[in-house]
Amino acid sequence: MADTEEILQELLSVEVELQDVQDQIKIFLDRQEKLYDRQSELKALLESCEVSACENKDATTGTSESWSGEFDWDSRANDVRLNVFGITSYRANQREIINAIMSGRDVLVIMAAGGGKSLCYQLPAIMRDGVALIVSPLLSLIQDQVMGLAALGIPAYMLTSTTSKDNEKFIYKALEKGEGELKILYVTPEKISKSKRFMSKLEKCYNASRLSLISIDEAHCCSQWGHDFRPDYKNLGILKTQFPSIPIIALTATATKKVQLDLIEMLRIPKCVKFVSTVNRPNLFYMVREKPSVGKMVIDEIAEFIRHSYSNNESGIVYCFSRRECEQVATELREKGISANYYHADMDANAREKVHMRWSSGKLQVIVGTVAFGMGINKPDVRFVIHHTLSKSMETYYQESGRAGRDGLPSECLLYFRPADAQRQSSMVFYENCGLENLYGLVRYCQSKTECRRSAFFRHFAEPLQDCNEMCDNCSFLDEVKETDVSGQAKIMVSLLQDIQENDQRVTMLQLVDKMKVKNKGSGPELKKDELEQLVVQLILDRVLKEEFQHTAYSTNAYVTVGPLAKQVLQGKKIVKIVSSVQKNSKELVKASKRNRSSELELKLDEFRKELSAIHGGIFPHSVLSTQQICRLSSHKPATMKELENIIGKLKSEKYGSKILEEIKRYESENQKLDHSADYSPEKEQERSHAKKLKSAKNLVVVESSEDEG
Ligand SMILES: Nc1ncnc2c1ncn2[C@@H]1O[C@H](COP(=O)(O)OP(=O)(O)OP(=O)(O)O)[C@@H](O)[C@H]1O
Ligand SMILES: [Mg+2]
Repeated sequence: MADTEEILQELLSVEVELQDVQDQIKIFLDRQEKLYDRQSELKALLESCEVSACENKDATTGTSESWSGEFDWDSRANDVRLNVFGITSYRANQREIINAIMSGRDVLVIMAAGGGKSLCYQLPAIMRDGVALIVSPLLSLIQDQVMGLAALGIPAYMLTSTTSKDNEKFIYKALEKGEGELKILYVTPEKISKSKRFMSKLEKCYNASRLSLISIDEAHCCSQWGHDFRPDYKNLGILKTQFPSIPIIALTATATKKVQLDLIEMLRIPKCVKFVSTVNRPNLFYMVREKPSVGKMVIDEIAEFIRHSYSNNESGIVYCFSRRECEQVATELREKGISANYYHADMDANAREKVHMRWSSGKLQVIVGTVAFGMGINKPDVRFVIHHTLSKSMETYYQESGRAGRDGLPSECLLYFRPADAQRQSSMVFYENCGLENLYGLVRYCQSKTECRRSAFFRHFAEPLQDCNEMCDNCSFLDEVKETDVSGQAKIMVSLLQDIQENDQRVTMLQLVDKMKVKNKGSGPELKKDELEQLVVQLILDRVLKEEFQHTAYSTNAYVTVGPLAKQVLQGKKIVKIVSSVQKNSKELVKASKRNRSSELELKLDEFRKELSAIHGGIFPHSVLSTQQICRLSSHKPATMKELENIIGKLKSEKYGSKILEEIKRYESENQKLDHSADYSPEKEQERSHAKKLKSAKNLVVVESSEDEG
């Protein structure tokens, strides 16, 4: 008997020890996993450093692969750039890409949203003899581009399901016989893969040496590894096979290394010249706000932000989690006097298109959309993107927020975060490959009160760090940050959860927080509800807790359970801290906003471009004059046609020049009258000097943004 007792005793202690070893193995495995992650991040970083060092070397040694030197077409290209497109200088890599294409090479371009990819193929398309074929995935994108080019007097057409019979005839004739003026032809990928007739006309065009170049826009759609995969893009490899001597330019805003390799293989362009630009969007100001738990307060804040910072009807987007939420937020914003409407996949295509058009032409200020409001957005002057709920990953947040400021002017990206939203998202993404991991990446970004938001993007995309220039909340507001050791509360939380699980029960995050509030009463410093929510999320990120999901007929519920590293907290081996900051309220947020208000002349020119767009019909205001051109006009105030041409080019000067000069002259003389007016009052003087100050601040911004174009 005694022997059995001894054996039992030892068995028990061995089991306890085994459990301990297993716990330690878990800890080591976790550490190993983190180290593997970091290892691959560092390897990717090293690779990109080596590639850019190599590219720099090429560029400076002037080898045959240097695209920044002098070329025969330089002065013609400069002429088309300024006088047709009205663009005063190139942005990073544009000139080099144009030179490579003009030299007949295949090119792969990875350039952030709004980097100016269109110019890279439109300019060579105008300069090279023959017709350029552009493949683009969406009808709305194609329509925007064709409209914009038509406004510049460039013979551009599209061949899609909406093309009239007459236009189709004209296009086929131009391809087959070289009759009529056709310089740029846009098609969707389906035309290449499904229309034999079109391909045979294209063949004839090629045989007569009248095909100038082929451009594949939004090329990431070729790869299954990228987002927005389009099966018809897979067949585009046929273009190189059938037209081997024509240069192909493939362009996309984001492509991981894997997607890049995939593109090169699928499009059969192994010898292409690759241009990879930074993911950095220096003109975007990133910020995260704690989202009040009362829905109405969030809307109050958003409305206040828009009213104060964007009182001149500047365009914006508000992204919401669900269709119902879109409708609700749009209605509530309207009740607060903001011109807003919703956009989601449940609406019929006509209603959606109508909202989109009203917004693109500046008649509607804010679109409240789900992620369905995506790739087709071509509006360059979106000044703010607000996330009412966080996105599902760093990558999607980068893309969605990146729809702001495509014209390079200062714009803001504001994300409202609260832990309960993270749980709403997690029950949507947990079944996706790496869905939870990707979501937690963005949750970390949101929870951080100290790390530069830009650095988080650089790390995510494995790119060397760059200066933020105080263009994010954590780098510029310097909120007061307070760290609190909450290891005690974490321990209570874990054991509370263990008790619940032992009783075969489950809790959601909110139920857990409620239980904690009761349990924690009177025992040490009390945490507020939102601090407790923050603690739960942090413990999930640290794998002390984990999320589990249960399906019902109508939804998926997310529960919180004990995670692999819970023991560490129970045994006091892990210190848990939460960071809180004394956040500025919305009024201070508005004041801290980096954006400069538009000057009076800018507002007048903005009105003027809207009027012209309405008169001409079929042209968006930004195609008449870009916001950047308006800024330059208002800071330089040209008085003669020659001066005007130097800013917006000959073509636009011929079209709108006299009216623009008239507008500027009228403004100048009104201003002079004001300056000399007899009814001088201190208030007016203050108003004017305020306007002047803002104007000079804006000039500064123009200089900054033209630097990045250099
Ligand atoms: N060198 C330049 N200087 C000033 N503005 C420019 C320049 N190049 C392009 N732009 C303007 O920048 C805006 C964005 O350009 P574009 O549409 O080509 O971007 P993109 O790289 O294709 O972006 P996306 O990935 O979102 O499609 C347009 O309004 C365009 O006129
Ligand atoms: Mg584009």
